[in-house]
Amino acid sequence: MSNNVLNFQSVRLDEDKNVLVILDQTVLPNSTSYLELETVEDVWDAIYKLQVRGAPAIGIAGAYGAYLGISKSTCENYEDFYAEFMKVKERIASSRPTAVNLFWALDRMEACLKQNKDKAVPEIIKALKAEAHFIRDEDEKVCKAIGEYSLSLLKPEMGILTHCNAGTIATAKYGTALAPLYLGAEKGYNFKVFADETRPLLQGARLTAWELNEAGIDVTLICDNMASIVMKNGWIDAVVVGCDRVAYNGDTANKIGTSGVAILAKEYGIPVYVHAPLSTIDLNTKTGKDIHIELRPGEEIYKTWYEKPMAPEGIKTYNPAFDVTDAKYITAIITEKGIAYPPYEESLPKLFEK
Ligand SMILES: CSC[C@H]1O[C@H](OP(=O)(O)O)[C@H](O)[C@@H]1O
Repeated sequence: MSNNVLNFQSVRLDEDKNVLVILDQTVLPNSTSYLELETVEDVWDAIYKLQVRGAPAIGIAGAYGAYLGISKSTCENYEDFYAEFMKVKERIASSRPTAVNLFWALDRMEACLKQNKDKAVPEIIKALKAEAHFIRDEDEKVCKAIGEYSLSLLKPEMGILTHCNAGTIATAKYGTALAPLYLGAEKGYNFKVFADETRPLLQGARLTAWELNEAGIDVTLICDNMASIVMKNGWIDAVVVGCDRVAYNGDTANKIGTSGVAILAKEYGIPVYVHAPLSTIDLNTKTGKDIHIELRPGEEIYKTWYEKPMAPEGIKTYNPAFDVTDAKYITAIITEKGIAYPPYEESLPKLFEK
């Protein structure tokens, strides 16, 4: 395995320029280019356009964006500074609604601000930058731990199906669902991975197939409607996916199409493993019915990737970015604190007590 793909940093703060540098995920795999984000609006746009994407990476970008938004503040008292911060937080929080990591990270930044309320504003700004760095560095450790727990469930020659991209570029490093594949490859495991292309934005084709190919991991790209045949052929031993929000009862929002893959896997007796940092588990959301599913422009379905529209101009569309996989279709939820099994209402809260 060549680990150069693990060296791609999807989000990092350039402290000299005081800008957020992101790997532009909308131009992969055809080019590797980086964008420098200076303002809150730059960060908002980059998250909305999925130039930076993936629940953990969105959270990290949100944290750094909140820092950038107040880093040049001229406020001289806490009350004014807090009010300025809250405007920045509210704006960044409006970029995408489903991945709970964005709100989790912004809440962490607000908590940091409050913990430092007795300091002078310049000192509070320094504390906020440090908190954003901590969130990023913590995510790398979290993803590696998820990979190690997940690898304990997999065997060296397994056939694996994955959907969307929960890879290293969707996080600080390693990814969530792809973390066991990278750690396994380092140990000489010979996984045979089938990557769903994941319409309409093709995160599977453009990002997962690119990541695994770069890493020298055996990957086969398939259309989303081929998941059943590869399972029926007996080529799949496990499904590994990421998540954007896990509810208290284990219902999980992930990229559109995940619930169909999970239902198919149940039919073929194949385990489905959701890979979830605790930062993506939202115990305040009771069930999947309570998860806000982002709706995106219909042009992504029939225009984005084509020279000419592939449907009548102005055709009615429905383009949910995520769907919810009911807990009954999820074999286990793998976190950095361990593996949760049903009933998730009991097992998930225990992980937060560790
Ligand atoms: C570890 S990434 C988790 C999750 O985020 C992706 O959504 P998007 O590409 O819209 O940001 C996808 O659902 C991944 O599974």
